[in-house]
Amino acid sequence: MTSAKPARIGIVTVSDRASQGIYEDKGGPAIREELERIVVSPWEPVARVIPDDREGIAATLIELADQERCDLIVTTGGTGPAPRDVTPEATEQVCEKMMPGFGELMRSVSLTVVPTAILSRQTAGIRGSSLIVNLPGKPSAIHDCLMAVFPAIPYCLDLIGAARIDTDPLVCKAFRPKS
Ligand SMILES: Nc1ncnc2c1ncn2[C@@H]1O[C@H](COP(=O)(O)OP(=O)(O)OP(=O)(O)O)[C@@H](O)[C@H]1O
Ligand SMILES: Nc1nc2c(c(=O)[nH]1)N[C@H]1C(S)=C(S)[C@@H](COP(=O)(O)O)O[C@H]1N2
Repeated sequence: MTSAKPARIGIVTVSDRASQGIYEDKGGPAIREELERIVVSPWEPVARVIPDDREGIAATLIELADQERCDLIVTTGGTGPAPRDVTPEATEQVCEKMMPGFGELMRSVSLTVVPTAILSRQTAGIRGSSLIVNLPGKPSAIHDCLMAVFPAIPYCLDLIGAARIDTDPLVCKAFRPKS
């Protein structure tokens, strides 16, 4: 029996200060830890820490989708209303198809935690066979948001021709409708 190729998951921290070393990046490692808890099938991370620059973010997303062949790309940071918060614009710029339900659900779940959740413009979209999902910059937002949307991610990856991923049902029960 041949074993399936491991899924590749891009982890992109978008932060002016983390990218300059002014503070330690806590967002990328938090995403990796969360994925290690949720995903039980083989996968490998492809991590980047970059500044809040629209063209740079777009170039990184394109590189991770097209060259690094990431099946899933999770970003953290740059989703708010400040002038340099442009991650959703860069995501939209590189995606062929937007998946607005992800942002709607993550905001709704985050609103039960913090009233400023509505300030996040986080979204998701498809480029080729990669799903890109934005999370807010606050490291504590990562658990709330990933747990909310992850049950739908494996089936979304199936539908776009990305690698199959399986989750630990005790942590996060993936839902695949019977065909
Ligand atoms: N990658 C990160 N690692 C650790 N803490 C972070 C990170 N990103 C954000 N934070 C924390 O969350 C707060 C809000 O995040 P936000 O993305 O709005 O940062 P920011 O003010 O735009 O600054 P920067 O882009 O330089 O991180 C930050 O002020 C910081 O305390
Ligand atoms: N779950 C969760 N969502 C959250 C937050 C949070 O602390 N937890 N912070 C909010 C705040 S204060 C802002 S400004 C926006 C955008 O954050 P970003 O620019 O760091 O992406 O995310 C919002 N969503």
